Amino acid sequence: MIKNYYNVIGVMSGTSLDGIDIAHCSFTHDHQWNFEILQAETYDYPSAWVEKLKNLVTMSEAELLHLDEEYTRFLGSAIQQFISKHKLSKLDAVCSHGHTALHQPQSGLTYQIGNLAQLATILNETVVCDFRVADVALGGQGAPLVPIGDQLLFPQYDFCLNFGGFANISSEINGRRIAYDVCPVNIVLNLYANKLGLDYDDGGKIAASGTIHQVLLNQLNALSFYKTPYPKSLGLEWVKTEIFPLIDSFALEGSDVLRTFIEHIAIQISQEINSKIDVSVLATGGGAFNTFLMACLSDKTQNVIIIPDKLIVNYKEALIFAFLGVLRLRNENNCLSSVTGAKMDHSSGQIYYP
Ligand SMILES: Nc1ncnc2c1ncn2[C@@H]1O[C@H](COP(=O)(O)OP(=O)(O)OP(=O)(O)O)[C@@H](O)[C@H]1O
Ligand SMILES: CC(=O)N[C@H]1[C@@H]2OC[C@@H](O2)[C@@H](O)[C@@H]1O[C@H](C)C(=O)O
Repeated sequence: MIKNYYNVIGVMSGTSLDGIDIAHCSFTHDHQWNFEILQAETYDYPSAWVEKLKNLVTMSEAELLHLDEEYTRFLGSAIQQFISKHKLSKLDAVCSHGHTALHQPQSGLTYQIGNLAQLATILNETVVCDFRVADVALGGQGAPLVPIGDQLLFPQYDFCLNFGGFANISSEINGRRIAYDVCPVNIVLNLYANKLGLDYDDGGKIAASGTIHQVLLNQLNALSFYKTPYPKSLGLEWVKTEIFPLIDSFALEGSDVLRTFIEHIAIQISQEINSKIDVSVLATGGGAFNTFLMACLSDKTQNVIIIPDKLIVNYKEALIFAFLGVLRLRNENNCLSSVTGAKMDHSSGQIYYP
């Protein structure tokens, strides 16, 4: 008989290199899926690891393989600490994304470090990992993978928005899940906050004190990416060529840059969510704590923006990788071809036993 209760750990390392998100989660399945995040923590990267992870793209294959082994041990020790601290037992699996080292789906390549079989031996637990490789082999983008979790764990929301380095959105159109990147968020806001000596603009307070520069705003909104139909995604390279030089050409005060960029984000996101009327919108990711950004967005829509419990804001991606692992254990589809463009929906991920 197929199980209907799962006790698992989800592990995610995102683009901002702030740390390893680990979430202990339970899932039950009757007519629909229910979840709970029981405990969650972020293990900050020591600065030496931040530097190593920043330089992955420039490494030779041999260096990368060596680092993969080192990172797998480092990840294993963080997960082990979490298991010991919370006295966890009887886990069905540890479901881990690893950290993206290379992602060139057009060339059939995606590589997440930390996904070696030895992780199962280190932890003495079943490990489910390497979730992106099969999708790329099937001609897909290997990303985003979170939308199946939006569909099955958060069905009450018409849109799921995540405000990380970039904002991405997922929703259902005619019974098919679609998802794509909307615009840059913290990757830009943080850089201009850094120039003012801050890690980030807490609550958007500095932005709130600035003035919108209308010409810059118009030029940001006119960028061709915004007219491109989905599926589409954004990367750091695009920000470096299209956004930073444009903003810098105006030589504005930092507060005015932040104010103008917040307006730009609010306009781009509101255009997406206003395609449906009187619906609910889930907002997660660190940018959901930017209260000024959330207020500017609310001003431009009749739809209700819901910021959930902090655990969900911070750990939704770790939760969903835990869930992808559960679906893999059940041999059920966890990658949606409507989102990634793969030849078919499929059940992705390697399972390693201790
Ligand atoms: N109180 C706050 N006020 C404003 N911004 C905040 C606040 N708290 C967090 N942030 C922003 O959220 C960022 C972290 O977001 P998050 O952890 O979702 O990123 P990430 O998971 O690395 O992104 P991605 O999903 O793109 O991989 C911080 O760098 C900061 O810009
Ligand atoms: C290749 C890769 O690691 N992509 C990440 C990255 O970080 C954010 C965005 O780019 C998203 O496409 C994806 O992660 C999320 C969790 C996803 O797959 O849904």
